[in-house]
Amino acid sequence: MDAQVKPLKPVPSDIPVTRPSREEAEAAVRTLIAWAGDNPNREGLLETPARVAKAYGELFAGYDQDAGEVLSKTFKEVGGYDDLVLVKGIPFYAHCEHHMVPFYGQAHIAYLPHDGVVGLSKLARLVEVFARRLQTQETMTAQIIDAINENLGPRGAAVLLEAEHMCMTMRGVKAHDVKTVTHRFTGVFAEDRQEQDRFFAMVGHR
Ligand SMILES: Nc1nc2c(ncn2[C@@H]2O[C@H](COP(=O)(O)OP(=O)(O)OP(=O)(O)O)[C@@H](O)[C@H]2O)c(=O)[nH]1
Ligand SMILES: [Zn+2]
Repeated sequence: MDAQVKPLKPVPSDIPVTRPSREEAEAAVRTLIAWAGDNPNREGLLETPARVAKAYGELFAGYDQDAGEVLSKTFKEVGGYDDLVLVKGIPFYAHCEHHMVPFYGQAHIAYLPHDGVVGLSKLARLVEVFARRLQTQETMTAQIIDAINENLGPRGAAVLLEAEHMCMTMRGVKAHDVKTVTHRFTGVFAEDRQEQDRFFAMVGHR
């Protein structure tokens, strides 16, 4: 995010949001530091608002990225291979939209190619597009599989996310070592129980 004021993509409620200036973002961080009970003018915190604004550019980079662009290039020369492609254990760090606290874990993505395959790294990049936003794990799961279907038109797709939500571990209910698992199947995976079992077995969820 730079100092330039630029419009954000419409939020789900379709209320257009204008991005504040860098100065406004830094002032908001100073307010939160004071709200936490510290003095934003003490030496150790003087540069913190600037660092936080810069870090947000990285942590929330997904708002400036487009899933369609990430999946735009496919390869057709794969020796006729048309069976399941699974990329498992893709690490991700997201922030929950309720508390703006991290949740993190792994994504497993599989699809049955229809007309060519996508570069494997692009599936990890796709996860980043949606993880680097304010999220719920359910929304993120749905967004990933929707993007795969819209852009690759596979015979089937499967996405499973397992994550630890820090808003549940370091605050609130303080339930440690709790993992949340979400998954979604489309196409052949939704219709065929055996394909689901094969996917679960391959990602280690029996
Ligand atoms: N379904 C879903 N819930 C989430 C996710 N991330 C956080 N939450 C939950 O969102 C809920 C928000 O509940 P609220 O009662 O509005 O807020 P709260 O008082 O801070 O809730 P507690 O966390 O129970 O203290 C909590 O139950 C969180 O565990 C997510 O990705 N998916
Ligand atoms: Zn939360």
